Formats: sequence, structure tokens, C-alpha cells
Amino acid sequence: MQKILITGANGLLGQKLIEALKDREDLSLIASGKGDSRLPDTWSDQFIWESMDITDPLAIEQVMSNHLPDYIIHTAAMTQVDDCENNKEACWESNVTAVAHLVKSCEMHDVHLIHLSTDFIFDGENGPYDEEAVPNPVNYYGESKLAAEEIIMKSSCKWAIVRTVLVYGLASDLSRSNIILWVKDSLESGKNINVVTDQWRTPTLAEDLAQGCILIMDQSAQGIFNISGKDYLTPYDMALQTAEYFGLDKTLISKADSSNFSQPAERPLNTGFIIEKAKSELGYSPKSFMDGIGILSKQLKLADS
Ligand SMILES: NC(=O)C1=CN([C@@H]2O[C@H](COP(=O)(O)OP(=O)(O)OC[C@H]3O[C@@H](n4cnc5c(N)ncnc54)[C@H](OP(=O)(O)O)[C@@H]3O)[C@@H](O)[C@H]2O)C=CC1
Ligand SMILES: Cc1cn([C@H]2C[C@H](O)[C@@H](COP(=O)(O)OP(=O)(O)O[C@H]3O[C@@H](C)C(=O)[C@@H](O)[C@H]3O)O2)c(=O)[nH]c1=O
Repeated sequence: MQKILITGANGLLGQKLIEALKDREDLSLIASGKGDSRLPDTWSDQFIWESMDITDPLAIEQVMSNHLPDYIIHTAAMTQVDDCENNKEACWESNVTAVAHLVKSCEMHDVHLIHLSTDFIFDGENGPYDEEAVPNPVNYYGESKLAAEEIIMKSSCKWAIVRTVLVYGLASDLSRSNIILWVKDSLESGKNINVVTDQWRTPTLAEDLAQGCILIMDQSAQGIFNISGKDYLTPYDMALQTAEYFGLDKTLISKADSSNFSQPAERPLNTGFIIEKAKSELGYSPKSFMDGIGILSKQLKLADS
């Protein structure tokens, strides 16, 4: 029986991974997060919960040596890009130093590390990017995620780096929102929103990302894999499609561009990924953005019922 340890299990991807893996009888699942589990109570007998702060090397070593997992899927990170810009020390500790601790433990216990990374390692000058593109981050979050990749690539453990883009989906009690929920909530409350037309992304349904990670695990794949959605869209297009799907007032959505819409951390303009490697080597097959909204909409109806 293979043992899988998931970090950041209370997060969006973490919850989708647990949901997708919890019924598998060939696996034993260890979910971990900062503090207590916020996963649905109905799942609680399908995994072991470990409270593990990834910035605490002793906690990591204790969990790793107790369970001796075959794979660790490392989703935990400081993901609020503007917070990373404003609190660089905390960002480095969570996104880089913690990865160094995990790598050391993976080397010691012969664990295959599957690590989550981002399109924000690129400058957005010439996206969409393939796995060979040269990184050049424009914000501190991107710098931290790139530094983590470099530590992993130099390590002697088995590793896969999963790069992804603008993840959206529904899960319980999240500490971070995402584009569809943000647009839907804003329009439903009659709020005007300014949405950029000069950034391009391949937005990723959280369930697709979880499937990509699982394909990598099941095939013991190593190396870098781009795992994102397949549609190349601006956030403005995404907002319009969200409004259209939910029958909301599109006139509340105004066009903005990066020169008149400023956030504390600069965002790269054109990122997005070429996903041919994941399709041909792993059999990865993501949904369209419209199908993704449909899936999320069904989940919202279920959650409300
Ligand atoms: N979301 C996106 O658009 C993208 C995400 N990624 C990467 O994918 C990964 C998963 O992202 P996603 O699930 O969306 O992010 P979330 O923010 O939803 O989840 C991250 C999880 O990490 C946990 N966490 C943060 N710090 C610690 C810590 N010190 N110890 C233990 N757990 C911690 C958070 O805990 P808590 O819930 O308690 O705050 C949260 O549950 C991340 O590595 C991110 O960098 C890459 C590209 C795009
Ligand atoms: C809040 C806001 C965002 N946007 C745009 C900018 C951006 O491209 C998109 C999403 O903005 P956010 O600030 O919510 O998300 P952002 O922090 O840009 O999302 C990033 O998160 C990290 C974790 C990643 O790794 C990246 O892949 C990326 O998806 O929407 C607007 O146009 N208007 C707005 O008012």
C-alpha cells in the first residue's frame, strides 16, 4: 500500500486532492495543515490528519519519520501574492526555507516530492510558456517560488515540479478567494468591478490540477510539468464568461489595464502554459473554462441545498 502525505490540505488544491484520493483502496492518505483540519467531517475516517506547520523542521521530521510516505504532494505555501510583497520574510520562510526542510527530509527518507509551482516565475513578456522557458520573476512571490524550484532541482531525491496558473474552484473555508467566486460575489451584490484586459492566463480548474498531480504520482513521473487549463483568456474575458454563465449584470464589469489598475505586487502580463508535455506523457486532459464554471456552479448548488 502506497502512502501519500499532502501538505496544505485545508487549501483549495489540498481539499481537491483529498477528495479525489480518499476512496482509493490502494493508498493510505495522510493530510496535513497548519492547525486543525477544516476538511468536511464526512471524510474524516478516510485519512489521518497531522497538524504540521511547514516552517517547523521538527514537525516535518516527526511526521515524515512516523509515516514514512512514498510520495509527498507539497501544496502548502504563502499564496497571497500581495502579502508576499509586503511581508517578504514570512514569504521566504514559507515558500523557500520550508521547501529546503522538506527536501532534506525527502532525501533522508527516500520520498518522491511532488511540488507545486507557478506561472509567476516568468516575466510575462512572451507567454504562453513551455517547460523549457527561462524564468524571470517580476514579484517577490514569483522569486520565492523560483528559489524553491532551484533547491528541488539540486536535490538528490526523486522530484516532480508541477507548475500551474490562476487556479479556481470551490472548497470549504478557504483563506483565499479565486476569480470566479470573486466576480460572482461582486456582481451578485451589485458591485462595479474593474478587470484587466492586458493580462493573459490559462486558468486552471482545481479538480484538473488535482488530477494532474495524481497522474504524476501514479506514474512516478519526474521532472517539470505544466498543468493548467487549455483556454488562453484575459481576466476580463473570464469575468464576462462568469457573468454570462450565471446570468449576472455584465455592465458592472469595466475594462482596466495594468497601468490604471495597480496591486502592491506587479503581475506578469502574458503567462499561461503550453500543456502538450502533460497531455502526451501523462494523459492529462483539462476541461474548458466554460465547463469548469459549469462544474463549480453544480458544486455551489449542492452546497446550498
Ligand atoms: N491558487 C493559484 O492561483 C495558484 C497556486 N499555485 C500554487 O499551488 C499551490 C496550492 O495553491 P492553492 O491550494 O490554490 O492555495 P491555498 O492558499 O488555497 O492553499 C495553501 C494552503 O497552504 C497552507 N499553509 C500556508 N502556510 C502554511 C504553513 N506554514 N504550514 C502549513 N500549511 C500552510 C494554507 O493554510 P490555511 O488555509 O490555514 O491558511 C492553505 O491551506 C501553492 O503552492 C501555490 O503556490 C500556483 C499557481 C496558481
Ligand atoms: C482583484 C482583481 C484582480 N484582477 C485580475 C488580476 C489577475 O490577473 C486576476 C486574479 O487576481 P488575484 O489578485 O485574485 O490573483 P493573483 O494573485 O494575480 O493570482 C495568482 O495567484 C498566485 C498564487 C499564482 O501562483 C498565480 O498563478 C496567480 O494566479 O484578476 C482584476 O482585473 N481586477 C481586480 O480587482
